[in-house]
Parts: sequence; C-alpha cells; structure tokens
Amino acid sequence: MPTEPSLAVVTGASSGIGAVYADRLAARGHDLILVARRADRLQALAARIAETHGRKADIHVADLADPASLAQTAATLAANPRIEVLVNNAGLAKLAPFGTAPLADSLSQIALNITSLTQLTQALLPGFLARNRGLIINIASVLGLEVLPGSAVYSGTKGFVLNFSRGLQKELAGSGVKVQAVLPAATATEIWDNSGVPLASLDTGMVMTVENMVDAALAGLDQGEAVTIPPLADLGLWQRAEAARLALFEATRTGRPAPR
Ligand SMILES: NC(=O)C1=CN([C@@H]2O[C@H](COP(=O)(O)OP(=O)(O)OC[C@H]3O[C@@H](n4cnc5c(N)ncnc54)[C@H](OP(=O)(O)O)[C@@H]3O)[C@@H](O)[C@H]2O)C=CC1
Ligand SMILES: N[C@@H](C=O)C(=O)O
Repeated sequence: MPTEPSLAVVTGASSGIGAVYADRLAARGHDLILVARRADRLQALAARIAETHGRKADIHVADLADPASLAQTAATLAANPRIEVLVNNAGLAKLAPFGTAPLADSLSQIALNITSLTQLTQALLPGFLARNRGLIINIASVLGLEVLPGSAVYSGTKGFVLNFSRGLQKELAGSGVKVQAVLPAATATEIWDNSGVPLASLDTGMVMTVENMVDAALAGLDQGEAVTIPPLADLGLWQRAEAARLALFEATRTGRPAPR
C-alpha cells in the first residue's frame, strides 16, 4: 500500500528562513502546511514547491500573535494526524532600548516568539507522542546566548526558545519525538529592516545567506545535534560552554550560602 508523504508545518513561511525550510523539506519528500499572514507570498511559495518538487503545499493564513487566530491554528493542526514535523520559525525582532521602546513592540515579540511557539508545540506534541514519531525544530538565535543593547526583549524570547527546547529534549528522551534548537547568527532576511537595524548597516562579512543558514541547520539535524549554531565551526567551543554551564548549576546545589 503506498503511504501518503508526511506533512511538515512551517510557521513564518512567507519569507526568509521559513520559506527556505519549506523548500528544503519539500525536497526531502514532505508535503507542507505553510503558515503566515501574507497569503499572496504563501500562495506563490506553494506554487513553486509544487512545480519544483512535486509536493503539495497547503497554506494557512494566520496572525500567530493574535490569540484567537493562534488558537484556531493550533486546533486545526492538532486535528491533522499526518503532521510529523513542526518548524517553529515565525519570529519578530524589534531592536531598540527597552526604556523608550513602545510596550506593544515588547509584547508582540513575546506573543509571537514565545507564546505562539509554545502553543503550537503543545497542540502537536500529544499526537507526536501517541504515534511515537515527530520532529520539532525551534528557531532561536545566538542572541539567546548574548544580549546587546536594544535586544533585551528579543534576546529574552530567544533564551526562552533555547531553554524550552532543552526541557523538551529531556522530557522526550527515549521517545521517537526529536527536538532541535537552531541558533542562527545574522542572516540576510527581512527581519532586519523590520527590526529597526537595517540589514545594510551590518558588516556583510558577518551575515549568512538564508540558504546557507538553513542547509547548515539541516546538516546539524542530520548529524543528530540537539542544538545547532549554523556558523559555528569549532564545536568544542559549544561543548566547553555547555560543560561550564552544567558545572555552574551543579555548584549551586549545596544548600548553603557561599562563604563570601
Ligand atoms: N535573520 C536573522 O538574522 C535571524 C533570524 N532568526 C529567527 O529566524 C526566524 C525567521 O526569521 P527571518 O526569516 O529572519 O525573518 P523574516 O522577517 O523574513 O520572516 C519572519 C516570518 O514570520 C512571519 N510572521 C511575522 N509575524 C507573524 C505573525 N504575527 N503571525 C504569523 N506569522 C508571522 C512572517 O510572515 P508574515 O509577515 O507574512 O506574517 C515571516 O514569514 C525568526 O524566529 C527569527 O527570530 C534568528 C537569528 C537570526
Ligand atoms: N533576528 C536577528 C535579530 O534581528 C538575530 O536574532 O540575530
């Protein structure tokens, strides 16, 4: 009996990193559900995917920062047992000093980067666990590891994505459900011009193409990496940082105040 190809959901598929993930997952044989607000962009991508890869891409137009639209999206996805992959990619950056930034900018970053990612994961995970099969790719950022002036809220949201992913990885260990956190560094997408820091103002030598970013992230996935930092050549740096982080945590489990 021929089986239907698995379905991959990509949020924020209308541009940048999400659009390339959609292309690459289609090339790997997945049908797709493309989620974002801009229907015209999603339709154009769905047509390209059908033509290039012969895969079916449905579009789901939603504002994931809007609670009602998010709830409707979560319910629709939860009801689809063919979904095997969730790429939590939709994200927003507003890079400005917190003290003077509009509160709405902070809250919209939290709503999209944290709340929607959490709610969509919660919607799909029970089905993944019931079928003991699934993959969740959470797009964080290297700005989840470091904070620059102007990135307090954005970095906070991406720190959440990294730690949320770590928690899921521990809870799901031994199951057929895998979670990868991806921490891109600067990548040439629309996010920059929308963030208040124009892409053209960045040192071009530090900016990756979207295609290179996604292909490196998928190479990390294929090698079983739990956390992938696409431009990081020296994996030992990450391993030493992780070892130091765990040693620091262990050193707090004394139950006593430090002598100082
Ligand atoms: N580019 C970079 O340098 C880096 C990016 N990242 C992360 O990568 C992810 C993708 O960003 P990137 O491709 O760069 O940026 P883009 O701005 O190109 O893409 C963002 C995507 O999110 C969607 N989106 C934005 N707001 C909403 C919303 N309210 N509801 C639904 N979808 C929404 C957009 O679609 P639409 O407007 O049609 O709704 C778009 O498809 C983000 O999580 C970002 O934080 C991490 C590190 C570096
Ligand atoms: N998305 C970028 C900031 O706008 C980043 O995470 O580096």
